[in-house]
Amino acid sequence: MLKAKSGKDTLRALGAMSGTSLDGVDAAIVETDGTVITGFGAHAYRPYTGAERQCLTAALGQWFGPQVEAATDVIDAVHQEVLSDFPDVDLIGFHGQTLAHDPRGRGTLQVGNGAVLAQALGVPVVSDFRSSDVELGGEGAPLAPFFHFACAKWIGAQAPLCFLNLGGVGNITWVDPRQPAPEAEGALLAFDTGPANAPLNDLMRERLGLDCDFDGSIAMQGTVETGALELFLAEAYFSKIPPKSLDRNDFSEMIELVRELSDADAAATLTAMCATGVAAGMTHLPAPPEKVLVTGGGRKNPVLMEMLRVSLDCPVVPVEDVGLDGDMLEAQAFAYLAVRVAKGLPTSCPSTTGVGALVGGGLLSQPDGK
Ligand SMILES: Nc1ncnc2c1ncn2[C@@H]1O[C@H](COP(=O)(O)OP(=O)(O)OP(=O)(O)O)[C@@H](O)[C@H]1O
Ligand SMILES: CC(=O)N[C@H]1[C@@H]2OC[C@@H](O2)[C@@H](O)[C@@H]1O[C@H](C)C(=O)O
Repeated sequence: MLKAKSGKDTLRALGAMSGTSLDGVDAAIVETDGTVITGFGAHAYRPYTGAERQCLTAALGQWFGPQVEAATDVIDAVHQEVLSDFPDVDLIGFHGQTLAHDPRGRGTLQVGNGAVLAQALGVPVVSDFRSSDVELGGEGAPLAPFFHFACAKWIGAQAPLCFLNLGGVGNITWVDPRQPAPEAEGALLAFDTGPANAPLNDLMRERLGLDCDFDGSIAMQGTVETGALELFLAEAYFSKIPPKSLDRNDFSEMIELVRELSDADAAATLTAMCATGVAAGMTHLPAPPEKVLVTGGGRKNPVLMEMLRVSLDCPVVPVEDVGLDGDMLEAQAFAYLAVRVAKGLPTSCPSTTGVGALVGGGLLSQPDGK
């Protein structure tokens, strides 16, 4: 059993996430015994350079070969750089970068070498969080729900609520904080809601050379094309019963639905598609949530937030409203999950990934290679 440097049961874990938006690496400290969060600590963000992002983008959708190797080198080098700045760390949770995700087919691939990182930083590292869940028949995603359960306890929630993460892909976790543990029957339901920012970012880059529709300034000037929205909603994914998950580019053909529209109308319509996917997802929840706490970069887009407020039947607020950090929640999740893996606790269950049993997914690498 991994021991904290302090000798206590609580570990100081550092989590790192490179998400589907390919914007950079988030890193954050969480103090936890693997069940209860006792504190949040320092954090950092390192954006990718243009060349690094190009290298990662070129490898998306690939399972092996020189582009995957080049992407792995970028992930390893940038993580070593970012994570070496944190002192007194007991354990690292290294998500790496998802390059391909096909849980019912070829599996799931997160690149980033945990053993190399452990050796370079002299700290035990948990990596490859998703593979064992997929091998046991699960979706391998989303994995943040067990952490969301701990967050719900940490904020003192007394009624079911949702965490909605709007990164490249959207994912929602319905949590009943009255349950004793995340794996308890009725404690969690989680799934990917649909595409979030990825198609909009791709459109902005393709047409305007921008990284994203910053503050929704383009969509704000446009009108939603309802015909395109209806075609999008007719996709079988939205009526599929969860758990279910997506790859970043599963909906990349969405851009075709807005191809003929002006920049503003296309941006408004892609933004509406994200909100509509979430609204469709709400119909699958076991009970209405008290509120939806929004995390991830999409919460900074006022057009998207307004569309969500109009479409959902409950308050929709950024996670900052309850004292959490929406830029760091995913990095914190992998810090928390790393401690669970090190302590032999589960990180997913039937209601979060559809896996048949409880799974504690992740590979623990020691700095001495043992
Ligand atoms: N001010 C803003 N206005 C509009 N959109 C924004 C703003 N800030 C961030 N975003 C969007 O949020 C995205 C980044 O979100 P986030 O960091 O949550 O993604 P991620 O962690 O890569 O994704 P995932 O959760 O899918 O792994 C950006 O690419 C952009 O599309
Ligand atoms: C396969 C994969 O990397 N999935 C990511 C992606 O990004 C958002 C959504 O799709 C979610 O399912 C997941 O990430 C979050 C952190 C999760 O596992 O909870």
